[in-house]
Parts: sequence; structure tokens; C-alpha cells
Amino acid sequence: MRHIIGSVALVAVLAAAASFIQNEFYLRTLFMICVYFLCAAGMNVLLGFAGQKSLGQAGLFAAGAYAVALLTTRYEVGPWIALVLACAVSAFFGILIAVPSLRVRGPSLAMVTLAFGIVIEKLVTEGSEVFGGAMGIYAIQPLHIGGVPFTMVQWVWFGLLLCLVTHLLLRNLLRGRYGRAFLSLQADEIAAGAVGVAVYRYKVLAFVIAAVTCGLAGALVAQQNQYINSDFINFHLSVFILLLVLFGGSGSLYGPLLGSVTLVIIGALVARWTWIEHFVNGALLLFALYAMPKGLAGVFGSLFRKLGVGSHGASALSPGAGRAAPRLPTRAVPKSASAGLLSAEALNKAFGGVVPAKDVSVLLTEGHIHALIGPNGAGKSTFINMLTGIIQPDRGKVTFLGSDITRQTVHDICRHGVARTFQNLRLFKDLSVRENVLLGQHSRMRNGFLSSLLGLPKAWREEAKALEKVNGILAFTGLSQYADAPAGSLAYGLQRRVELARALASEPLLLLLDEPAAGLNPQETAELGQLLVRIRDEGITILLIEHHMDLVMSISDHVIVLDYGQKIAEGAPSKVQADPRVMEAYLGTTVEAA
Ligand SMILES: Nc1ncnc2c1ncn2[C@@H]1O[C@H](COP(=O)(O)OP(=O)(O)OP(=O)(O)O)[C@@H](O)[C@H]1O
Repeated sequence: MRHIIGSVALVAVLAAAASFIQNEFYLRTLFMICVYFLCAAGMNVLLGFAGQKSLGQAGLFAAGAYAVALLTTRYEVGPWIALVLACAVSAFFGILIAVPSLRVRGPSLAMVTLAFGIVIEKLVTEGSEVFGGAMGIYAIQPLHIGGVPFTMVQWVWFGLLLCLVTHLLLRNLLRGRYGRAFLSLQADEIAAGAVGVAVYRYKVLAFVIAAVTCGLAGALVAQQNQYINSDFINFHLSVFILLLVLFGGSGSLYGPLLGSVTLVIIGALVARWTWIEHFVNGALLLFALYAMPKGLAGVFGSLFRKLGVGSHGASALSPGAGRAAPRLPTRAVPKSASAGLLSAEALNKAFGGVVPAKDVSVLLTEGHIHALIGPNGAGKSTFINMLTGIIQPDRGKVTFLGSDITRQTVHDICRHGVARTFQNLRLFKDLSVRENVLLGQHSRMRNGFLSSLLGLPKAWREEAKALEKVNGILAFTGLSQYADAPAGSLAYGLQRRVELARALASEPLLLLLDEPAAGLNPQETAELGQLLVRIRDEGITILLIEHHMDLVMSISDHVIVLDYGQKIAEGAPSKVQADPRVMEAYLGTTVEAA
């Protein structure tokens, strides 16, 4: 509430101040700050949170601007309705530009979006019949109240109102489940899927948010000028929108505000020397990249921390760590689990000539610790990658609680109740331990997009419930004291435990652990063994890949042995230990020769 009151008060003061300003240039500068804030706020979701680099925002600005232009001049649609429709048109283009992101990443994605921007630029320049080319489209209907067009002061008021609403809505969205999901995409898409984040859906959503705010900004400019032509739409605009975010502070809720205020004012100061404008923007971009990797928001943030202003670390959502009793949230085990929790039937996988899975069949029984062992390269990780949807088997079937999950997506399998850790840690290293574990709760939270965006009580209740469960998991795994530390700053053994806690947070029925003791010292390995037994005792079935034979033999109820992609033995630990084929696989020779 404090933030909302503060934001409303700031906007009210600015709006009141604007009504005393007579100078048209100053009012227009204020209006352009609002316009660019809108562009930057959406771009910040896309770049700063979801980590998707777009160089084609000018195309989305054009979509909004030309949509209102054509709707109000050709089809006589009222200006207010045209403004809403322009947002819808931009959202459509947002989806269009998001499609390549499903296949390409990083610099390649930036190139694709750049191409999109260039295509739109060419379209509006060359398509003079529809878009008017360099001549542009005149007589665009401005917004009005009771038939009287907005005055410049009213444009500023309306711009400020839109900025306030956009800021508050995006703040609601980004500080909860959706913000964490976007950040997880930026950090590691495979890990994001494994904690239940629908990777492609969230990418498209981030593109659509950036498209709608950018299209809205374009529509406002077109309606305020009552004119738009192809000169507005160029590559410099895309770069400028990128610069607003990088200079202000990518990934910060205040970055777009700082970026748009600073850069529009600098732009206004050098406006009389147009030749210098691009040079200044280029220099600022370089300066931001080299000297302020976290932008102005980062600089102010560290300044405030040095001065001891504001709290650092624990968010408003984080009550005292370790308050909850050490227990695990678990979901009820369905009756069908008694017939076997998961069954893999004749799974096959080949990578060219390498065959890491050859007719592997396994039945995992509820409430047991199963161990999957075998020499290096036997196909153990490939096997659990097939169970969790990261690799599709060539043939065979995986059934979990009676449902066929063979071709399901990684996040859907997580939703069913299968969680995992990775052989090579896949933590969200820049996020705190608590945020990592909260991400594990993603698939268990029920607040949708609208309730999160509007900050409805349901969304906050879900957040509070998730936080309570997470505090319980942190206490259970002995991580409470590290809750606010960035996960990447912890010692290796603790990072492994954070990954385990994150998997537990999805309240799994089946936990797949890929070499959880790798890199741990003997003391940590023994503690891990005790922790796994406690997890099993909470009712969670475990499948453990491990090379540590002492650990495997001391805690497992059932051991499965793979060699060259084939199952060569399974049964109780003592039986497997005595199996001649297992000894042969491990010793590389016959028992007699050994
Ligand atoms: N994506 C891939 N492309 C090509 N080959 C692969 C791929 N993934 C695994 N392999 C190969 O399949 C074989 C089995 O690998 P896998 O990682 O499943 O074995 P593992 O039993 O887990 O080994 P380790 O104990 O060393 O982790 C190896 O020869 C590996 O090189």
C-alpha cells in the first residue's frame, strides 16, 4: 500500500505541476517521457526479466501507431476504441515475433527481431498506398472528452495515468509467481521447465507484454500528433528502446522510469543539434554497457545500500526465515500408486551409433528408495532424462500413476508429481535460495495471469501460502540461514542441497536425483544419506543415480544396474552386490579372473 500511495502521490504532484506549465516544449517533453516509459516498462519484462533480446521494438511501435491511424481515418472507428484495438493489433504482432524465440536464442533471436523491425520499416516506407509512405497518414483522430480534443496538458495527464497503471500492474506481476518464472527463463530454460514453468508460454507472454506497451506508446504518439509517417519507424527507435532499459537498469522495477526520464531529458537538451543525437545515444549505450552493467537503478541501489537506506535481501514477501516447523508439504498419494508409481517399458534411445538405452524396463514402487547404478556412460542420466521429458525415447512407454507421460513436456511431467535434480547443477544462481525454492512451488500455485496482474487477494494468498511451505522446506533441509543469500554464492555442497530443496518444493510423488553426492565430502555425503531417508519417510519415492556405493547400499530398498544401455540386474542391495554380471560390469573382467 505504501508503494501505491507513494506512486499515486508522485503522479498527482507531476500532474498538478504540468497544469502550471505554459511552455508547449516542456509539456511535450513530459509527454514523451511517458511514451518512452511505456515502451521501456514492457521491454524490461522481455529483456530484463525473461532475458529475450529484441531489436525490433520499432516494428511494434509502428503496429500501434498505424493501427490507430488506419482505424480512425479509413474505417471511422472512434479514437478511444481505436486505441484499445491498436493494443490488440500490437499483441498479435507480439505473438508473431515470439514464434522464432521458440527455436532460436541469444544473438540469433536478436537478429530475427531485427529483421522483423526492418520488414515493418520497409513496409510502411514502400507501401504508400496503405501507409502513405514518407507522406504518411494525416488527420488521425486525437483522444477527446465529450468531442473536445485533448489539450497538451491533458495528454500529459493521460500519459501519466497510463504510466502509473502500467507500473503498478507490472509490479504486481513481476514480484510474484510470474516474475520468478520470467527470471528462470533467463537463467536456465531446462531447469525452468523442470520446476514446472511452461517455457514457451512464458516467452510468448513476455513478448506480448512488450508488444502491447510499445504499441500503446506508438498509438499515443500518432493520436497526439494526429499524423504518422515512416520517418518515425526506424532502427534507431529500436535501439533507443533497448537503451532506455539498459541505461535505466535492466531487470529493475525502477529502471524504465530512470531510463526514460534521463534519456528523454538529455534528448531534449541536445534537440537543437539533431546530428549529435545518435552520437549521444551511441555513447550512452557504450557507457551503460561498460560502466553500469546494472544501469542507473544499480548505481542508485548500491548508493542507498551504502547509506543504509531501505532494506536489502529479504523482500516484503519474506517473513523471518526458519520460523516454520521442519516438515515437507506433500500431496496425497493416489490409490493407483499401490500398483507401482512409475513404469518404464522397453525404453530405447540411440544417439547415432551410441545406444544409451536398449529395451530398459523398470517398475518404481511407491515409498521406496530406488538406486540406479552402473559404470560411466552406462546410460543412467539418459534414462532419467527420458522419464522427465528432456529427451524423447525412440521407442517405449513411460507410465506414471496410470497416465502415459512418454511424450509429455518437461513442465507437464513436473505437474504430475515428478521432480528432479541435475548431474551438473542447474540452479538459478543470481536468485536467492528462497526464490530458487519458491520457483519449485511454481506448478503448485493456482494464481493465474489476471489475478497476479491485478494483485487480487487470491494472488497474495497463494504467495503467502507458497512462502510458508518454502520456509518449511528450508528448515527441513537445513537451509533457513542461507535463505536470502544468492544461490550461486553458497559452497558447492549447499548448492546441491538448494537444488534438492527446489525439487521438493514441487511437492513431488517421485524424486529423481542425478548424482546428488557428486563433489560432497564424506561428512556431507553421510548427511545427505540421512536427509534422503527422512524424505522417503515423508512418503516421497526416490530414484537415485549414484556412484557412491556406500551411500547406495546403506539407504536403498531396491537397486537397478545399467551397463551399455541395458539393465543387467536389479533387486535388493545385497543381492545386486553379489551378482556376477554387476561385478563384471564394474571390474571390467570376469569374476573368476578378478
Ligand atoms: N545428447 C547426447 N548426444 C549424444 N550422445 C549422448 C547424449 N547424451 C548422452 N550421450 C551419450 O550416451 C552415453 C550415455 O550417457 P549418460 O550420460 O546417460 O551416461 P551415465 O551412465 O549417466 O554416465 P555418467 O555416470 O558418467 O554420468 C554416453 O556415451 C554419452 O556420451
